[in-house]
Amino acid sequence: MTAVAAPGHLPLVVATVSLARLSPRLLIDPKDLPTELRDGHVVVGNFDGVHRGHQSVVRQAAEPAHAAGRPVVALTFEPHPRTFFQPDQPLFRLTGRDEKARQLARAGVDATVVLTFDRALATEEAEDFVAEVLVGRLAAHTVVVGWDFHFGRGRRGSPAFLAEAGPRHGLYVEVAPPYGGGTPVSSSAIRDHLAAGEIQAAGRLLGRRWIVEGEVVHGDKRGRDLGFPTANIRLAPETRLKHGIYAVRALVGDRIVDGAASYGRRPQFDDGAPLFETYLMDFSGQLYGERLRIELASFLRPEERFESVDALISQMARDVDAARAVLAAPEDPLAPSALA
Ligand SMILES: Cc1cc2nc3c(=O)[nH]c(=O)nc-3n(C[C@H](O)[C@H](O)[C@H](O)COP(=O)(O)O)c2cc1C
Ligand SMILES: Nc1ncnc2c1ncn2[C@@H]1O[C@H](COP(=O)(O)OP(=O)(O)O)[C@@H](O)[C@H]1O
Repeated sequence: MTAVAAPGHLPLVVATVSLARLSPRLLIDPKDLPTELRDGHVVVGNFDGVHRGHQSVVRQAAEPAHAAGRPVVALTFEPHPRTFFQPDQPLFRLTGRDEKARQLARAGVDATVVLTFDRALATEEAEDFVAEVLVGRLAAHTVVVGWDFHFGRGRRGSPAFLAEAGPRHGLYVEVAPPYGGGTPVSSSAIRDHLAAGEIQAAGRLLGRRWIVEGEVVHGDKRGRDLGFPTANIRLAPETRLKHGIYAVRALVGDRIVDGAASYGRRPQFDDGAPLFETYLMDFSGQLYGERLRIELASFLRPEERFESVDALISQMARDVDAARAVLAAPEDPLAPSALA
């Protein structure tokens, strides 16, 4: 993270997320924007998942912006406002902050601005948000929101409010219509698909395969004895991914490696805390401490307790074959790889 002093202003914190390939520009709580991001088209939303509905909002902003030579900036909030308002209700996030910024960049934004969602922001009047944030800090030319996005104290900043208030502040406003026909694509529908192990259905709504991310941690060192070492990642406890075995693809450094993964509590051994464990095919190397991004291609089977460890090992070999076959098949064109 670097602090850039803009003349006459507080330092602007610019975090460049370390990524294998995509390096989205991410600005956290900036006081204002660097010149090249001002006078842009700003898309505002929570964007959890950056699904096809979100992508269509970004497109609606990006096409005219880039045609006019203006930047596209996504404005989003962390933590998710729902977590701020309902801290006791776990929220299964589809994308963490950094993955959200990466996927927004893939969808066409030039930079993502993250504002910390705290009491001050939650209680700010919608009118003040327009004046202070959209006009003041972001110097927006145009603001684009989805049809159902609300902001400001008491959620009074509806799309209709913005369409009325924006021009009074010198802003053009566009409201993107629902995407996805009769049932608009929604983050909650995607969460439900993942909870049911319906990986391809989730991928079709996301417009890409769902990706998990995390640092490789130590496990019980049992995998190597089974003949299948697994790189273990702890997912957020709110994650509602169905427990079971998956065909996956991982980004390891700058290589894409096929794998078979298990998400669950290892009923064969310890029924411990859920872990996402990936056996990488035709790979050897030390991965502890590395950050992996892993996309899920298909659910293979539920996790089980077998009559013997040998029976589990035979099944794992069959799982790896099944994963190879799934990954060799042509990709679903509606849910392509988004790792690179
Ligand atoms: C393809 C695959 C299938 C697995 N299937 C099961 C299973 O059915 N039941 C189970 O208890 N654990 C299953 N596991 C998890 C293994 O038990 C776990 O990876 C092993 O205990 C190694 O743990 P460690 O990483 O802590 O050493 C599976 C793992 C993989 C990679
Ligand atoms: N093909 C592979 N797939 C996954 N991890 C591998 C592979 N080859 C080597 N490793 C390394 O081995 C570790 C996993 O070995 P394992 O015995 O399962 O230990 P742990 O219980 O700590 O996960 C991984 O974290 C990684 O550093």
